[in-house]
Amino acid sequence: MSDKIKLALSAELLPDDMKKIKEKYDVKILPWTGSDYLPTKEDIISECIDNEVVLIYTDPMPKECIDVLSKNGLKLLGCARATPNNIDWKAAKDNNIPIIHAPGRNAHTVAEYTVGMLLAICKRIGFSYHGLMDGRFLADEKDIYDVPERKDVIWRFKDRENPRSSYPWSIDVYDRTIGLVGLGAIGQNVALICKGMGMNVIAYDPYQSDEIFSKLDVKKAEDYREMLPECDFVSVHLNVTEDTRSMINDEWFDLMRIDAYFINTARAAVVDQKALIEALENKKIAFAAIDVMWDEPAPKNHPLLKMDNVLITPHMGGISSDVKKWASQMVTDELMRYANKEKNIRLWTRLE
Ligand SMILES: NC(=O)c1ccc[n+]([C@@H]2O[C@H](COP(=O)([O-])OP(=O)(O)OC[C@H]3O[C@@H](n4cnc5c(N)ncnc54)[C@H](O)[C@@H]3O)[C@@H](O)[C@H]2O)c1
Ligand SMILES: O=C(O)[C@H](O)[C@H](O)COP(=O)(O)O
Repeated sequence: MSDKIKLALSAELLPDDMKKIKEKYDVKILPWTGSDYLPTKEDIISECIDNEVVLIYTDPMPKECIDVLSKNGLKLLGCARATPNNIDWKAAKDNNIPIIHAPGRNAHTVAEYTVGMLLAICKRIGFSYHGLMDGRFLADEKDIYDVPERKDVIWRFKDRENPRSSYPWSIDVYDRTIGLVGLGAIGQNVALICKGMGMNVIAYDPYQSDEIFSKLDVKKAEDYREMLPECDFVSVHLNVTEDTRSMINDEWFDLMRIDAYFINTARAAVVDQKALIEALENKKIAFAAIDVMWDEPAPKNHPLLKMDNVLITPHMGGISSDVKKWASQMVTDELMRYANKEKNIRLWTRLE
């Protein structure tokens, strides 16, 4: 009889990782792996029973299954996602089944995307592209949001064809200040990239250690009220909790500068929808770039989809072809630690 640990698997792993795992585990690939089939509770129980470890991706792991599997050999659950919301965490806790996961598996992916959005709006990339497709070489006035009250700070492009008219043109991020709301896995990666571009980075995250702030050379804002007026850009990287739900409200937009750009690649739930719409309609802030909406997909008549000073994408920030690779490496590391009976296994702690 094999002394390998029995593992039932529906997460897709890299061949090299699989090879490593097979040295320690007797692997059973679940029949629905890589397909769109949503397994029933009966499927899950009958296929996973008698396995010590079950590692899934997005398929469900409800209480009924955990209750039965934990009485039939299950000792560890795993999920190749950052936030395994598909596992009934309470049932796992009640049955003393720890959960391994892939924390921050796409943190740098979302960070790259955030900075991509920042650069897209600063350099007017989308607006200029659409202008060009509409037959204009230089963007028309209506394509670009103007801040009449801040002619002093908004650089304007001289149109050689018509020297008396001028257009607000792109701005540089170099030497400008970004305020990060939340300095967790994604916020830290955004800070790193922004520092590399010569930006000043401030962050508001009362729960983050001083060590992380100093390691990244990020200025710590004790109070968001002090940080917001200083920022050219404000980028949100909060996780959703009871405290952060609708946290970015009227007060925040009132404190931001009228030439400030607001970016949200976190979750729409952390922003008060009405407050953001009003802030953009009433030009309390200059621009918004958002990857996440309150209802997804957003209804076609949503006011934000009709505004010139908004760049919206359909929750794309965390999806890149490389993400599965990072997740595979992370969960493989955890499985090897488990097999080697190491103590430093990173377990999922549900924060929401
Ligand atoms: N757009 C996408 O496709 C995409 C992809 C992945 C993650 N996300 C979202 O990005 C967000 C950030 O993810 P993460 O992995 O960096 O999370 P994280 O948990 O690592 O970081 C969140 C940070 O917010 C801080 N925070 C919590 N409450 C706060 C408060 N009241 N005030 C200030 N700071 C507070 C925490 O201390 C933590 O450092 C999450 O909402 C996540 O769902 C979006
Ligand atoms: O917005 C998000 O959080 C993204 O959809 C993200 O990619 C989900 O991450 P997961 O928990 O699936 O790793």
